[in-house]
Amino acid sequence: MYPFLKGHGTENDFVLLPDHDGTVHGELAAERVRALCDRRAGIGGDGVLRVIRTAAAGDAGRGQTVLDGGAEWFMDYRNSDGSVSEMCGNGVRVFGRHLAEQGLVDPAQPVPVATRAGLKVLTFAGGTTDGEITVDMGIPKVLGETEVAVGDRSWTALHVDMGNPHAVAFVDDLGDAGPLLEAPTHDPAAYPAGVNVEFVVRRGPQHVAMRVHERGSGETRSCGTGACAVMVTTALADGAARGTEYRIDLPGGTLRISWTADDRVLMTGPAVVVAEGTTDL
Ligand SMILES: N[C@@H](CCC[C@H](N)C(=O)O)C(=O)O
Repeated sequence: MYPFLKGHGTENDFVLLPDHDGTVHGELAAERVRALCDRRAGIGGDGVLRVIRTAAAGDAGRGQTVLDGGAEWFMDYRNSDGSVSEMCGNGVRVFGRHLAEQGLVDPAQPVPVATRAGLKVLTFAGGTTDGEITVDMGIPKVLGETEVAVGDRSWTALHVDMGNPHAVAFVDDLGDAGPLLEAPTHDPAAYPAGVNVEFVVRRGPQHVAMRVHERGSGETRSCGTGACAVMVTTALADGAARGTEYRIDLPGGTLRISWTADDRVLMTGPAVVVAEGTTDL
């Protein structure tokens, strides 16, 4: 038996696995991740967040204690199909919430978290464990136009890298992409390791709504990195001044995102831990 917790950020849900010194799960097999994320036979989740000290994370932590100025904790994120991703925007807020609730970090101070996409710094509203969390998601890379398709419908999309890959397509209606039971088709040359695809409609000034099909997890109720990619795409389309805040509605809730004058994307939203226990999965 080993400990787990369950949490979500705007209903993008995760199984958290405390493994502070890397002695509980070893390499963390893909089969175990799939079993934990199974919504009928397991705990259920869009992904797994292993909570491990950067010093214990080996190559996965990429020596970020040295490179990034001392993040004690590494977010080892896995998609529900067992695949590894570089980054999870909702996950990193849930990860920070857990660390704060357990007294492992001080929410009155900025909290650095190492990820495969580099260091992310979390700020807790009011300096307390229970408010919204803002994440400095770093500098987006805008990599040009591409195309995505579902069945016989296709859309021009913008390739935005938020540490992980995204294709953002404006659609007339969020229903246009259909039930999204299969991954949208995409250009494998642009996305050799797969892609997260966002479908977006406008709701008002600085206000959009989106759906997402996530690489490795299927359609989810929210994607933090995806919402950031959507914000960047919309701000570019609007010619918005840096610092303008956008409201991004997702099926599971709302995120507030801005793109600063020094080119960094800041994402603010909720995160909760809802259960904890032990499992032998
Ligand atoms: N839901 C996440 C993104 C998780 C990783 C993604 N599926 C990928 O493979 O890149 C988020 O909130 O950012």
